[in-house]
This record gives sequence, structure tokens and C-alpha cells, in this order.
Amino acid sequence: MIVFPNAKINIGLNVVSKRPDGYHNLETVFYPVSLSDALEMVEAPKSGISFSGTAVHGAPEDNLVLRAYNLVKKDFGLPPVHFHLHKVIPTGAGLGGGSSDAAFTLKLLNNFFELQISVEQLKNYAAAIGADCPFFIENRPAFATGIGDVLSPVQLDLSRYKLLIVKPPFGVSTPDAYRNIVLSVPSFSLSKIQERPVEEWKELVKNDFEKSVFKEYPEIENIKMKLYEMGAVYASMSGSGSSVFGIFRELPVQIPGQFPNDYFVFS
Ligand SMILES: C[C@](O)(CO)[C@H](O)COP(=O)(O)OP(=O)(O)OC[C@H]1O[C@@H](n2ccc(N)nc2=O)[C@H](O)[C@@H]1O
Ligand SMILES: Nc1ncnc2c1ncn2[C@@H]1O[C@H](COP(=O)(O)OP(=O)(O)OP(=O)(O)O)[C@@H](O)[C@H]1O
Repeated sequence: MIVFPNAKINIGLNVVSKRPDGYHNLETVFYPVSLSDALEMVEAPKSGISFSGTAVHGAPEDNLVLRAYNLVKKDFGLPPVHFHLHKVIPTGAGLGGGSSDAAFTLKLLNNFFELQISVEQLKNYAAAIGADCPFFIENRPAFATGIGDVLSPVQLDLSRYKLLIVKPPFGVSTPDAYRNIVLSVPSFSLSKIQERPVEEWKELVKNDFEKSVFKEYPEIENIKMKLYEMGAVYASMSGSGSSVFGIFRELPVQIPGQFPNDYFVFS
């Protein structure tokens, strides 16, 4: 069975408080995008994972795909399986690629082995893996609070716009970004985002990570400015970076030529 775990972008991100467990409460809008990995699972004599595509760091047994499999196996005694992960979504990019792989693994196991796990229980498994992970279970535009795990759907449809995602040749560590965050009191609640046209977002919708991350990596701010110069209606860093997305009415021509060769450009 093959599935295609997709990336997300964060439209706005307000980090509102630090919790006693070290995590942060936030407000964000998750929006699924079509940039995707490919994940295949077959039954095999021994469990494992192989890779192709862009490099995935870390030991295979630490991969979030195997962590998701082991979590479900504990409760359901699954047979051994082999996964092949073709990685396309860059890591350290704020695009949630690893979280999506894990969430799609949970859904894949549920479907393949007919485990009858409810959506709520799938979200609980996902929350045990990472804060971004529960969103990818239902994978639809959602306003998120808590640590990113309390989700309510928003009627947000950007399909008449074009999206351009630019990833510089380096990533940003999520734990480091949270360590350096400056907390904010949101002046606009992202739960109301669908009521405001994209044309107004530039003034209303902020990502709190930008301040500290731009200071350390001015190149990321340059990408954002470039996207506005290219005619973006709205541009922002996604999550804790390092990728930046631009929302356009029409995509500018010759996009890759606008950025150096070692930048990934996805449209
Ligand atoms: C930046 C975002 O991508 C925005 O969607 C997410 O908040 C990050 O989610 P994630 O990568 O799934 O995060 P996890 O793997 O659960 O946590 C990585 C680290 O980020 C920090 N972390 C994460 C989420 C959160 N709400 N508060 C935090 O402080 C914690 O230090 C944690 O150890
Ligand atoms: N399946 C996987 N794909 C990518 N990275 C994985 C995976 N499993 C574990 N990891 C580890 O997780 C780290 C973060 O990867 P991820 O793709 O979630 O990027 P991110 O940009 O930090 O996402 P986020 O938006 O959640 O902050 C990687 O550096 C890698 O060591």
C-alpha cells in the first residue's frame, strides 16, 4: 500500500505562553499543501525502513514512521512490515514533513490491517508523536490551539491562488526556535481568518518566530521580501522556518531564476 504524506504551512502563528512542561501554547492555522513524500508499506519477515529522495537525518529506528508503527503495534500486535520512504518534503523547513509521515503511517496501518481505530484515537496516537502530528489525521484547514493539537476546522480555500514555497539551503531547529521565542498577545484571533480577505493578511497575520529567526538568519527575511517584490499578496515564514511561502494571484514567470541554485523552490 502506498500513501502520499503531504506538507503543511502555518498561516499565522502566535506563541502565547510557556507551559510548565516546557512546551508552548500557540494559535495557528494549519493549511495542507500538495508537496508530498511517498510512503510504501509491505508485509515482510522483519520490520524496517529504507529511504530514497532527499536525506533524512537520524537513525532509522528513530524515524517517526517506525515510531508510529511501534506505538500501534503495542496495542494491536501487528505483524512485521517494511516501509520505503521517498522523501521530498525538506526537513527543518517548518513544513511538518516528519509529522505527516507519522500521521499517514497511523492511517495506513488502520486501513491496511482494518484496526477500526477511531479518528479521535488516531489523533491521540499522533499527539504522542509530535505537536504537529494530529493535524495530519484529518488533514484539512484547521485553527489550532494548545500545543497545536486542539483543532477546529476553518472554511479556508486558497485554491484560486498560487502558492510558492522557498526553502533556503539550511534548516532551522524547532526546539532552538522555541527557546528564542518572544511571546505575544495576539491582536487578531486567527480563528477569524476566513472572514478576512487574503489581501488584508499582510497587516493582520503574523508569525511570532519571524522576529528571532530573521535576526539569526537574515537570508530568510530576504526570501520573504523577495516574494513580496515578486507580487505576493501575502508572504510568511512557515512554522519555525526555514521555508517561506508566498500566496500569489498568478505565479511570476521564471521562478527558479529568482533564487540561487541551492534554494528549493516548490510551486
Ligand atoms: C513550529 C510548529 O511546526 C508549528 O506548527 C510546531 O509547533 C512544531 O511542532 P513539532 O515539530 O511537531 O514539535 P515536537 O516534535 O512536538 O516538539 C519539538 C520541540 O519543540 C518545542 N515545542 C513544540 C511545540 C510547542 N507547541 N511548543 C514547544 O515548545 C519543544 O521544545 C519540543 O521539544
Ligand atoms: N519521516 C521523517 N521525515 C523527516 N524527518 C524525520 C522523520 N522522522 C524523524 N525525523 C527527524 O525529525 C527532524 C525534523 O523533521 P521534520 O520533517 O518534521 O521537519 P520540521 O521542519 O522540523 O517540521 P515542523 O514543521 O514539524 O517543525 C529531522 O531532522 C529528522 O531528524
